[in-house]
Amino acid sequence: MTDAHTAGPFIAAIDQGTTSSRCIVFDRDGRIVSVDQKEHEQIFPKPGWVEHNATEIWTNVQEVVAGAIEKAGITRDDIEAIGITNQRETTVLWDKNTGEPVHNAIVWQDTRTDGLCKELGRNVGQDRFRRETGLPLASYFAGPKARWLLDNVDGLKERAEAGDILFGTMDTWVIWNLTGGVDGGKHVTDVTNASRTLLMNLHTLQWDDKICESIGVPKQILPEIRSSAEVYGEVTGGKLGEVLGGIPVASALGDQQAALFGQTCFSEGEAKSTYGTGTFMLMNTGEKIINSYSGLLTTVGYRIGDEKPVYALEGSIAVTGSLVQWMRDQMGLIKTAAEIETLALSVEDNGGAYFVPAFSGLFAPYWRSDARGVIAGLTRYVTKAHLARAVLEATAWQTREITDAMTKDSGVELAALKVDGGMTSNNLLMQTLSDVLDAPVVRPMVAETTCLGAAYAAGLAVGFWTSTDDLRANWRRAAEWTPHMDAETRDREYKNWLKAVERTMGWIEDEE
Ligand SMILES: Nc1ncnc2c1ncn2[C@@H]1O[C@H](COP(=O)(O)OP(=O)(O)O)[C@@H](O)[C@H]1O
Ligand SMILES: O=P(O)(O)OC[C@H](O)CO
Repeated sequence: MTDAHTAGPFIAAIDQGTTSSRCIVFDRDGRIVSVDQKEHEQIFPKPGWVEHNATEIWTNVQEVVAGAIEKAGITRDDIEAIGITNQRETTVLWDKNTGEPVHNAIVWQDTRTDGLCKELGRNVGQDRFRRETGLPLASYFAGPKARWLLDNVDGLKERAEAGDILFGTMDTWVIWNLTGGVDGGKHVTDVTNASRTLLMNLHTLQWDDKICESIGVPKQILPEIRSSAEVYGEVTGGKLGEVLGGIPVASALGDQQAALFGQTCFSEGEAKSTYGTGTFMLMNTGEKIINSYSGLLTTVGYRIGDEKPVYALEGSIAVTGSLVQWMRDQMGLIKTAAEIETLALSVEDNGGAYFVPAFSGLFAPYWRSDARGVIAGLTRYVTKAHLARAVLEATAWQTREITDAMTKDSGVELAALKVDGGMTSNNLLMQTLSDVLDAPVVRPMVAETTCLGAAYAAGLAVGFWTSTDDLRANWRRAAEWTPHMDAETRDREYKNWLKAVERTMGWIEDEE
């Protein structure tokens, strides 16, 4: 419900995430007025494969938007714009005449295109992809997922050639549905999402003809690439047409770029790290496209309207919060995610155990799809509480590897790390993070920075906020952790962690 402090008008933001979809309504000070959220099914058809039902996701999106509006006790007249942020890379293809997806969406964690990426590497070469798109050839990205669908769904190539099929990451899917679907929905994406496909040229910010051809994705199925903050259309589609008809859909950013925006990292050298299903650290590099030599990605940070694009370096970690979920759901060692902290605090240290969760291979800085998870250092002494510690430490050490790579590539020493995401409610993890980074870790008052970033971008697009300076003023520190670990312990533990990482490599043989 709104209160005396939260007079309208408001901006709504949809976060279509990996595990759930949520909608948050914000006021002009960037404060949360209401939230609604719904989880969707995680579908694991084979080891390494992860899918989502895009129709279920669209139904959930409509429900949470209507839910958040109802909880806020407001109507469409109180809302100036709606923004979108989304899990990136997850790929859906659908029939533009029926609005039906042709297959489940293939999720960013899915490794089924490993073989295809290796083949492309042999035929076309890794360097060209890195140079033009800023990305290594890896199953993580959307382009190869689209090619897999075209190759594996009966008759799809012919339907695509006939112009009946549309491609989208989840921003595109949600915007197309929001703005009318089969009745004239806008088929668009923003530069940040497009920069995760392996199909967009980072220098021109357009689909790259030669790369699309070598991956085997016809350009006619691709959406138009637009900025992250502009009006793409108005809400007209689905159940939401009745609730929100006419509201401008005014932003789209991949969730990690949205968090960079929501953390107000608007200056070169500012960085944030988001701790959710996976963990993603992004550093604003301004107008510079920095080629990484240390296993980071070069990506678009954001682009406001027709302003110059802002680029970023990114360290992507595939498995962090999902390791906690695995301890809960697959191992049954905890009942809730929060319990991992209580369990870990029941012992002094990791008892000599190190857990490298290479469930989808290893992302940054290694990009090794042949790696698989390892628990190293096991003895009879180790209990489930030690493993709980090792699980939390895995997130901290993986972050340390990324910050080392960021410093090498950008020359910027980390003064402090701004954090957000579901895992940041874990105090032990935040303290461990500060210890292993040997730097302060800072959490803002509004930890929902992903939605906040999308709301900020939408608000800028419609003049609700006038400049990024307005937004900076909204950022407030809620908590800070400072390092307590001595250098000797830190160095010894880091060495052990790196030894455990080595043991994950080469598990999957080429022919598997
Ligand atoms: N107290 C906690 N300690 C450790 N991990 C947690 C805690 N609370 C939530 N998580 C993890 O955080 C993740 C959810 O965070 P969230 O930011 O909502 O993720 P996403 O946006 O990726 O869906 C889950 O993977 C969950 O296991
Ligand atoms: O939905 P999240 O928060 O797990 O984010 C997923 C990332 O966008 C994957 O690149």
